[in-house]
Amino acid sequence: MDSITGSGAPQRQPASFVMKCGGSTLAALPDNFFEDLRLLQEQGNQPVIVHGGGPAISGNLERLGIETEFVNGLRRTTEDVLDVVEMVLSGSINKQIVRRIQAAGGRALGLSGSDGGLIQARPVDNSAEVGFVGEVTEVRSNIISGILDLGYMPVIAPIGVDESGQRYNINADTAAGAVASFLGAARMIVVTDVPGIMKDSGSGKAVLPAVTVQEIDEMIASGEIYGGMIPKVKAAVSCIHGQVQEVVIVDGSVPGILSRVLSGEEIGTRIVQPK
Ligand SMILES: Nc1ncnc2c1ncn2[C@@H]1O[C@H](COP(=O)(O)OP(=O)(O)O)[C@@H](O)[C@H]1O
Ligand SMILES: CC(=O)N[C@@H](CCC(=O)OP(=O)(O)O)C(=O)O
Repeated sequence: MDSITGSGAPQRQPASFVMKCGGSTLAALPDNFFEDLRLLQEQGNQPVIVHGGGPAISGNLERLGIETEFVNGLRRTTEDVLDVVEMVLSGSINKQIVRRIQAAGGRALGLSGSDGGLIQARPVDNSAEVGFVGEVTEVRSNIISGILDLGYMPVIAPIGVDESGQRYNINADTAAGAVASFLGAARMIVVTDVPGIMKDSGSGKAVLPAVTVQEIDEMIASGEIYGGMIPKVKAAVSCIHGQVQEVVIVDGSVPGILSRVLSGEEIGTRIVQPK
């Protein structure tokens, strides 16, 4: 992606990238994170944001006295749970992110995957167990391109719809990976609450600078990758093909993290296309 200018200094080309922001880190993201996004937008980059909000959904369900549980990382989603998921993701969280980008001087437009039929979905294979949880069948990327052409960064809540109008709760990592694939973005940056994929090397846990698909499979099998990291690596593996060249998992609290990733700095964990 980098090119060399006549002065010898590496010059980064503006790029489109998908940034997934997890619920684990959203509330803690500093103002400088959103200022960095604004700067990237000003420089001609085209960020596309897909967000989660798992902890806020759980908090609201608890307040309403609605039981919630996860089956292999997916929230069991009844019609009552779906109401809360949609309210929290497409309502409060989506608008909070848009407001924070705007407060930093950026241009953002929030929408849910059900708006314009942006994220088309069907029930996951184990829907008898998990209810209204969806997998993505198509992302209408022309809607995203249209918003980018207007000069705004799309901020997308991971709700899907099918042809009959049924809504689905979609894991945010899965939704972000599908958006990156259908859009043909060069990169997906997964912003979370840990500095990358960690592995115990004997002398303590350290961040792996890069992992292969095979290492990911081994780490899932051994239990070294567990919980919320599983949908991230699975989404990464399924979207790194074609134009999506790498997925980078990083900690959102590190100052200037997005610019640093885009400038090629070795930070976080990179998952790259198999050779
Ligand atoms: N090998 C690993 N390295 C780092 N974090 C891991 C690993 N395996 C599991 N995790 C867990 O994954 C979590 C991130 O997933 P999650 O809490 O779902 O975040 P988000 O809300 O950003 O999607 C980390 O906080 C950590 O507890
Ligand atoms: C099906 C499913 O589990 N959907 C997730 C959607 C939100 C999400 O994925 O948020 P994070 O990125 O913060 O985990 C949920 O209901 O919590």
